[in-house]
Amino acid sequence: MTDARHGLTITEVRLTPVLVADPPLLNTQGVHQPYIPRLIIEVTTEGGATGLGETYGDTAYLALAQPLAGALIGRSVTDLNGLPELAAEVCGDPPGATGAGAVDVGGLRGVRTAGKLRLSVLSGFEVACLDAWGRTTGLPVHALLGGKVRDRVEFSAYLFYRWAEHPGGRGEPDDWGAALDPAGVVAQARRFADTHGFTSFKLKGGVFPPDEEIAAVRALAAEFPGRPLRLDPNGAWSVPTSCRVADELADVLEYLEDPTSGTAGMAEVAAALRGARPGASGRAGLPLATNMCVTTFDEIAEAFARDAVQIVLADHHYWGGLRNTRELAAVCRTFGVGLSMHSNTHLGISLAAMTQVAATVPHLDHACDSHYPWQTEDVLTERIGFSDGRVDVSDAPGLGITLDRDRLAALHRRWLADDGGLRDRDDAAAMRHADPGWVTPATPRW
Ligand SMILES: O=C([O-])C(=O)C[C@H](O)[C@@H](O)C(=O)[O-]
Ligand SMILES: [Mg+2]
Repeated sequence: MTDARHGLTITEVRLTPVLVADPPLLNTQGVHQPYIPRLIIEVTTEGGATGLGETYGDTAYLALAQPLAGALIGRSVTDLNGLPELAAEVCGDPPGATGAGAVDVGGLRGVRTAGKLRLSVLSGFEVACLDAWGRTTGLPVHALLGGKVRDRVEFSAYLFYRWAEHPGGRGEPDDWGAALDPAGVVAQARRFADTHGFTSFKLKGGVFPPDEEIAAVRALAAEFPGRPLRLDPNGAWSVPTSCRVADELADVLEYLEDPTSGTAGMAEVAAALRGARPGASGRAGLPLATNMCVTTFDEIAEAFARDAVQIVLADHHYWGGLRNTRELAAVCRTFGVGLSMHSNTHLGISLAAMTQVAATVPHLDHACDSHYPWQTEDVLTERIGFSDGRVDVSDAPGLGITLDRDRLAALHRRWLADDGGLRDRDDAAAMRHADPGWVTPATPRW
């Protein structure tokens, strides 16, 4: 559908892959690369508005984004319900998609299927279209989604075990120092709390044997009594280990995130946790959250029927956009499942999009995750700030952000200069710079 009457017809789509500095953050698969690929999408309309979107920038995503960009010319930015069909038509099957049960090596985001890759790409276009539509009409994106129900969105501090620097001095230096034990984790949390006002804390686990991570969470609980805490080992533990950690930390955790891999294992852990608390209803035990076993609409039925997860971490990138995130929220609400938000390395465009959609979801009962405080580089003229751990919901047209073309060009030049070694995020390959024999650990790791 074109929309010439309102100047909403798309006349140009620009794709700019970039490499963004990322600190040496550890997870169960390895360590973050010194630079991580992202794709910046600009959609320009006949009326002269340019909307911004952002998504994964790895080569498999770029391969899908190119045909989709071409196919959007001449369509309206309002034609969002047609995007999935268009993507299916023009994108074909992406390279690198794998079947059920496969795990995405870079992002720890569950299965990597052709459909999910397409959704991850089209979400960036959807956001850019909404931004252009909002800029044209003078409305914020949240208004196009039905309106905000809150003025500020709460985020949690995303704590990582980390090294002081990347192996071999690669990447951009920072002054965080290493965090490899409970004291380091607490110091990191304290700095996040003092700088951004965060009052809830998530520790990325699956890095050290569970007892060390239990000690780190206990240290956080001692430093921040009564504050919501989460631990996420990205499916690294067996069912018995998951149950043991849950029992040891049940009094201080808000939720336990993806302790074990797969819906069946999560269901076993959830059932055991309910059983461990006599008289507890399905929701009364320590809740389990996921961004790994419920990552597509197809995965919902089994997980909810088995009561495998009590909280889903939405991510508009791989769920297919802001409107699909709201659909996911509605399904969760229907089944009494809670909602929170997952994050991967991202820039300000995605943070703005996350904030806009989060503002419209009534039952977002938990602070959202965001990697953004770790990102020292951005493509915006002004960084988005956190105060009291919250981001103000912009009421300016579209996403309420401005692209810094010089910054974008500089980060794109870095991508162009790369020999290909960093264009696909691979945390295990990054780890091999420190430990040449490293391979992605099999799960369960403990
Ligand atoms: O499980 C999660 O929360 C994530 O997948 C978030 C990130 O991918 C995180 O694990 C990372 O970047 O190392
Ligand atoms: Mg997670």
